[in-house]
Amino acid sequence: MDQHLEFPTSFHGQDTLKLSGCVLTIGAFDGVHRGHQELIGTAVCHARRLGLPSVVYTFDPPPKVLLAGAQPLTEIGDKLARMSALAPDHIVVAPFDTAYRARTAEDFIREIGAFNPHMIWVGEDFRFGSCKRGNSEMLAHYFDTRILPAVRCEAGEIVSSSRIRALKAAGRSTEAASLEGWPGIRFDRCPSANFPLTNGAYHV
Ligand SMILES: Cc1cc2nc3c(=O)[nH]c(=O)nc-3n(C[C@H](O)[C@H](O)[C@H](O)COP(=O)(O)O)c2cc1C
Ligand SMILES: Nc1ncnc2c1ncn2[C@@H]1O[C@H](COP(=O)(O)OP(=O)(O)OP(=O)(O)O)[C@@H](O)[C@H]1O
Repeated sequence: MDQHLEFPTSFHGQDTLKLSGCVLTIGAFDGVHRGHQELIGTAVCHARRLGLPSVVYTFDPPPKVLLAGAQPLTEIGDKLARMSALAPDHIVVAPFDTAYRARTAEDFIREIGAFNPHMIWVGEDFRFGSCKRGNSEMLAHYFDTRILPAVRCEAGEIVSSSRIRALKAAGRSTEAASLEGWPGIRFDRCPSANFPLTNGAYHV
């Protein structure tokens, strides 16, 4: 059986997906590194346990690429392939441009309201909306918001896209690749959901 068809991910532009419930996670997810994998995997796992669809909401390009000239770790096609290997039901891609960037945190909260999130998973430093005014506390006024503790490398430092970019720029590609974590380590933290966590594309 083609396992890619077992848990197909559907892709959406901004403002096209409407749901009566879901578990949502949000972020730039450049590189879909080990921290991102844990976050998306956790959201997918909770969605399965709750019997709800899982949604990953992301941006293209990553805000730091547009606003700070950062070198992207993944082009959009690779990023979507890595994300869909974690088997979310839906991926929404918002075009991050100057008009989108000017939208307020309240605009964004209204937008994601169209998915009716029963639970939202983000990391500790998640910010959103014009001038980064929105944070997880604000999100928690509207939705059941869960914070995933930061995933760290063996040396104790937080895994981040910025750190991987810096390692690559310094020619430390082996360390960068180990933080990025692709090809992915297969992890199954969803045993009680009676589904494999991955869609089969995520091999050791
Ligand atoms: C509607 C909206 C507007 C945003 N406007 C800005 C902005 O003005 N300046 C900025 O640096 N980032 C802006 N961002 C990007 C966020 O700071 C952040 O990068 C994004 O929500 C992804 O979170 P992450 O970086 O934790 O993945 C905006 C995000 C959203 C959703
Ligand atoms: N190491 C990590 N552990 C857990 N969650 C993380 C980790 N890194 C990022 N996240 C979360 O993943 C989502 C996407 O984050 P983002 O794309 O900004 O990653 P980042 O690695 O922090 O990127 P950058 O270094 O470019 O700021 C956010 O909710 C963020 O809080």
